[in-house]
Amino acid sequence: MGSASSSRAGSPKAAGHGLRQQMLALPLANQSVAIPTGLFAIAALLAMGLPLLVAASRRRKAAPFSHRSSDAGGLSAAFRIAARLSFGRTRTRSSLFLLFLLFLALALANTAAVAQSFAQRDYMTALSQKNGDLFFKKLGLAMVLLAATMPMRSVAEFAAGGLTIVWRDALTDGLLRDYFHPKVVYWLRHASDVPDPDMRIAVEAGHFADMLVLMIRDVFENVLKLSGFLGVVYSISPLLCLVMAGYAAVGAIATVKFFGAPLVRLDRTIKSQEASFRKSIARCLDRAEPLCLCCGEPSESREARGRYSSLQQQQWARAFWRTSLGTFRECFSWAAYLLPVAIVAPLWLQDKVPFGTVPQAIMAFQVSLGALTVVVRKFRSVSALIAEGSRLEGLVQALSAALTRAQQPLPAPEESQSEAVAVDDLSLNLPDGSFLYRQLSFELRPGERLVVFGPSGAGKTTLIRALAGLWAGGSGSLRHVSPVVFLPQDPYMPEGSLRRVLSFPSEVFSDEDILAAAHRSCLDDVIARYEDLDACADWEAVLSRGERQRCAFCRLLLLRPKLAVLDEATSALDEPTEEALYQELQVDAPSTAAMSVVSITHRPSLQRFHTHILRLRVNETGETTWKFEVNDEGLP
Ligand SMILES: Nc1ncnc2c1ncn2[C@@H]1O[C@H](COP(=O)(O)OP(=O)(O)OP(=O)(O)O)[C@@H](O)[C@H]1O
Repeated sequence: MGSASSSRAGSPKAAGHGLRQQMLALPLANQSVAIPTGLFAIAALLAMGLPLLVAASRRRKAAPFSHRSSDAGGLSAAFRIAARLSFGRTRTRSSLFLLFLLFLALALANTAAVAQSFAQRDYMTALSQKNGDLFFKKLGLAMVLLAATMPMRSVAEFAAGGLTIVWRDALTDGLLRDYFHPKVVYWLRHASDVPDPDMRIAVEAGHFADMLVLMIRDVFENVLKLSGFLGVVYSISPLLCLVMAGYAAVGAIATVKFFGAPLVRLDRTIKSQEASFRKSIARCLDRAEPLCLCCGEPSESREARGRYSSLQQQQWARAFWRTSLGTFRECFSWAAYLLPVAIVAPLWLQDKVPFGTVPQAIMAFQVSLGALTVVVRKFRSVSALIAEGSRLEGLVQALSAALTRAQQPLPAPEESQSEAVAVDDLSLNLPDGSFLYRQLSFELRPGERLVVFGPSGAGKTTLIRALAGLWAGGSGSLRHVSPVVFLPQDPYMPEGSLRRVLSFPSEVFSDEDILAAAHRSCLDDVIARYEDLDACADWEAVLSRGERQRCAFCRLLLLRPKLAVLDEATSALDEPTEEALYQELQVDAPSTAAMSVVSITHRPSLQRFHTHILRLRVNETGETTWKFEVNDEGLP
């Protein structure tokens, strides 16, 4: 029962094992306290010295291990993320309630554990005095106290589980809100060094919440244990209390100083290398067809293996540091077996304390030391928590930078009431600062249609990006009417039903409208093949590029914007189909008659569908020049 009661308060095996060890060690302590203490010190020094020396030398050799500033950043990053999820606007109440419940349940359970330690002292003393009545009475009390802790433990378990869900929810909610803010994913993809936001949002946010709750629970529990048992240790022997505090401080400082920086750094590196390895595999699956057609598997396999082998090196380094930390921890825990008996047994031998005080001191010492050295025991979790916290904070910062760019593009397109498109003195820069083109100016009135011609790399798509607010470098002004629909060459295919694919992103159209627009977009063959609009498939994989382009065109006809911007949006279609679609944009559909159009194409046959032409040319210096003209031969 004694060992069982210890297990409630501290490590179950350690407590029971330690108690038995102490009982065996008593005669030795009786003879001389100095011998076992000295032996322990020598053994500990030998066992700890080797790994620590190697650790220190590795630390000197490998410069990247000294990451003081980034570790501090990591810890503060973890704190910032923790604060963000615990005190999010919507979940503060439930967080506080569950935290309170957790604390209360642990407090009651630990109070029962302290009371139980006194019952244990009494029944051990009764046992040594062969007082059967008292022994069974105190044993019964210990059992009742033990039973009382069980429901408290269950409540604590529930509160911790609930807290994990609530905090993960808060974190995921905030991240998703920023992630799906208009245009943010574009900047996250093009202007951030976060390669795996999906992984961080879908998996690591959950891990982080889980580990944080475990950590908080540990801290609560250890604070409570300490407040309960420190007094017990002090009441038995102030010297024992002093020795324990000094010993715990040495352990904590040694752990953080020697193992902290490298372990946190390695955890972080491994996380990001795992993401990069995963990406090299996932990318091949995403781009399976072009990869197989160019027989690129062996080359991509080498790339993936290369990434895996760097990951493996880091894992070996971490295994080394974890082994060193484990050895240190093991040596450190020996003291919990030896020190209390070395100090308290002489008191019993001198009849200064009853016999039951000896096992009580051992248990209280073990529990208090365990609480004081929570940092030493849980350092692996602490370092993983810091690593994940700093990765999440990296994502939060990248999202916030992407949000800023999305909200303040350069130049910023404005809404126009009178012109369909008005470009005035527009100069666009590439990221290296060089000019793509300068002082571009033109104007389109409602209903006018512009075609942009120019060689590859002249900046046609960049002009569209600037119109869409997806460019960050330039000057001048850009205005266009609203609503506007942009159709890229490779349109976005959402998951889900054919209905969703044909009307994305809107969800308001009736099936009749969708079928009519599909017919006008030359999609009768696709509709006939899938029979009804509820059909689901991996559209990216089962539709040809031309079919996907026609699906996007169907969305355009449904949405009927005032301005349509087509960037080689029909490039995969045969000329008759392409011309049929362009016809739909102007004459045959009364509802879209006033639609203005900006098209980019390499096909001169489309020129006749446009009223204006913008010709781009690249000069000898690599800069693009432009000419805007009226197309006299265009259809009215
Ligand atoms: N994010 C970027 N970073 C660096 N350079 C870029 C970026 N985006 C575009 N460029 C460069 O800007 C130039 C114009 O690109 P753009 O895509 O506008 O050409 P394009 O005229 O549409 O070509 P194509 O007809 O081949 O599609 C190219 O030289 C391209 O390499």
